[in-house]
Amino acid sequence: MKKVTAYAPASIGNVSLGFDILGAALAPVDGSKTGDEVEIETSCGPELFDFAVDGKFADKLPSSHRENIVFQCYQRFTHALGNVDNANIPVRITLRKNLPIGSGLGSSASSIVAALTGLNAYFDSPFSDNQLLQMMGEMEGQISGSIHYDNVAPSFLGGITLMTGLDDKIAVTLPVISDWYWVICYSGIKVSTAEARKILPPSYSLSDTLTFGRQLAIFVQALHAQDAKMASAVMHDVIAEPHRKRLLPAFDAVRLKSIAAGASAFGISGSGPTVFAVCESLEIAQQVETLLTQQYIQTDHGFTKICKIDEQGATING
Ligand SMILES: Nc1ncnc2c1ncn2[C@@H]1O[C@H](COP(=O)(O)OP(=O)(O)O)[C@@H](O)[C@H]1O
Ligand SMILES: N[C@@H](CCOP(=O)(O)O)C(=O)O
Repeated sequence: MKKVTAYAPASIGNVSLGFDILGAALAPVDGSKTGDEVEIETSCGPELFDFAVDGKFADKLPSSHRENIVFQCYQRFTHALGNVDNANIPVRITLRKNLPIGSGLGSSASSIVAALTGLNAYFDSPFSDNQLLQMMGEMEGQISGSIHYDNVAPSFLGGITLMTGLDDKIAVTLPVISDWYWVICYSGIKVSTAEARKILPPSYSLSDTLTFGRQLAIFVQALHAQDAKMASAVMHDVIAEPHRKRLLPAFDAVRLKSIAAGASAFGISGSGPTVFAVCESLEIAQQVETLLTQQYIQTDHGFTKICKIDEQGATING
């Protein structure tokens, strides 16, 4: 009997200065798992397709399995295999939902990446990484209302990824500043990515456009030069944060306090409510962790974690 388990890490979309085109995968320093897991095994029950969910946030998922993005990934994958009616593929799929939904940590992307990576491994790798990534982007677009790769690409490939806009090489991986700690804090409330996209303006001023291009170019150069100061100095969001921060109670206050505590940069992770702080030492990261835990978390579901960049991306066991 065949069985594979795929893990796909949580991610920070946008990373403040790269709306929709820059993302970073996360690995908590305490060794805990921040991402979803998908287990695929040969089905021995009466059904040809069997689906189950468990994990901390399983009860927050749509009650109908057909609405679960993992089920939709299975349909998309088998369609791509050319087996439209799924007739010959008896599998049992279990989603372990470890990430909160609507958290800004790439929750849907983590499920999508774990599902498609697991399916590809289970069916002996019929698709290339780039083909899989294209499918992942499509599935993410189905859920959030528009195709964006800034969660699926880092979760799949690992590291900090930049989207190219090219079909034959969707994403490239950038160098990381390995000394940086990334403190993430999920406040515990839900922000729908689709809704948070709808509140953005349809166009931007010339000045914001120039700032966006300059910051992104300098950030990439600074990562290649391993210039941590220059990289963190340009991490300002002129696209989403000015419009989305009103959805996040206490955002401005905790940003000011985190910077005062020594954080080099601070921003919204994806569409929020999770925020992130870049810190140059573990000591600063621990101070920021404490203040965010005390002043940003709003419900029992909230949490804070000190992370490094996950350079591995999605992994397969079994
Ligand atoms: N496996 C899944 N993981 C996360 N969300 C899912 C999943 N399957 C379906 N959904 C639905 O997709 C939407 C995801 O919302 P979204 O705001 O994009 O979350 P996130 O920003 O955390 O990825 C929700 O409506 C959720 O119910
Ligand atoms: N670029 C997207 C990222 C959304 O990330 P999520 O983790 O909130 O799904 C956006 O900003 O809309």
